[in-house]
Amino acid sequence: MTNPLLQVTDLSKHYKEVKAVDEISFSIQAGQCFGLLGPNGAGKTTTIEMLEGIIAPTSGSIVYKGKPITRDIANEIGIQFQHTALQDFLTVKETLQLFASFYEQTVSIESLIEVCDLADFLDRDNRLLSGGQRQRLLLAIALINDPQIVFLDEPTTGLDPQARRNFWTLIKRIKAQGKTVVLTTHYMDEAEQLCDHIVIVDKGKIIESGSPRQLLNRHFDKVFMYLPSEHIDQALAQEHQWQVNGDSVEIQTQDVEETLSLLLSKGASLEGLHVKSANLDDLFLKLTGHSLRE
Ligand SMILES: Nc1ncnc2c1ncn2[C@@H]1O[C@H](COP(=O)(O)OP(=O)(O)OP(=O)(O)O)[C@@H](O)[C@H]1O
Repeated sequence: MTNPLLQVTDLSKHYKEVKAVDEISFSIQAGQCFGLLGPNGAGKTTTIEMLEGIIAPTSGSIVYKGKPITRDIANEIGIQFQHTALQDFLTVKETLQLFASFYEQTVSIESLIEVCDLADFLDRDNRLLSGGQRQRLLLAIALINDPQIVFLDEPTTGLDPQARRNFWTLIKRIKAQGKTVVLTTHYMDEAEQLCDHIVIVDKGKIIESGSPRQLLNRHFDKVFMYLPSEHIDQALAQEHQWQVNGDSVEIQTQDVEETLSLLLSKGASLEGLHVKSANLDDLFLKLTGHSLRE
């Protein structure tokens, strides 16, 4: 593996007795989409703000391109904050021009409009933007200085499913440009879609890390099958220790074909059958005992 772009070692941040971040270590490779996941209060924002050079760690080290980070990292990163105030009475285009004026070197506004799909509402007042449009503008602002790393702090929270998917397309686009993306999210499907590597934190500590596929393979070797309970004889369910949950029976199996053959041989109807592999939501539940968005 090549040298990481960012190397974090034994990083901690304490606020009096609160260990917001507690001796975490991980690395981020250039060009990767790196996901930091965890429930409310897990320490994601605190970690990201230390990486961005905004707050100082209590202890531990952050090395960027082989050197300890300094405030100069600001020139090489772009940040989409969860809550950025936009200037009232400015249009989207004027907002981009305003932010571009803060930097000596910027990418062209035209390229940002294209990458972030802003063309349809360029002349609209910031106050009239939908949630999805606003997030696209905030992403464009984060990209204005052509950063090497883009930090996205829960960029799709509060967006409807279609707007979330549209935003994922943009993230894939900027990744294809070779940028490194650091993403925090509450949404496991988002992490599964976008991230090459994820770190799951809870109570300031790392509880798992790896690619989504590695994590799922590490923790699950079975798929879930669900059938309406009316199709399955109670004795059969008991014999195989299948879980009856109200009007549905959950069957966990390593071999779907074998289980289907068994069901058919017992005369069970397969109408309403639903087969599902474990996903990151299931993993989170398994690791923490609660769902990510509880
Ligand atoms: N400035 C601060 N002073 C005291 N405690 C803080 C401060 N900032 C964060 N904390 C505490 O540190 C812990 C981690 O907070 P953090 O905001 O990093 O979590 P998070 O994972 O980003 O949560 P969320 O998903 O809700 O944004 C929480 O218990 C929080 O209350």
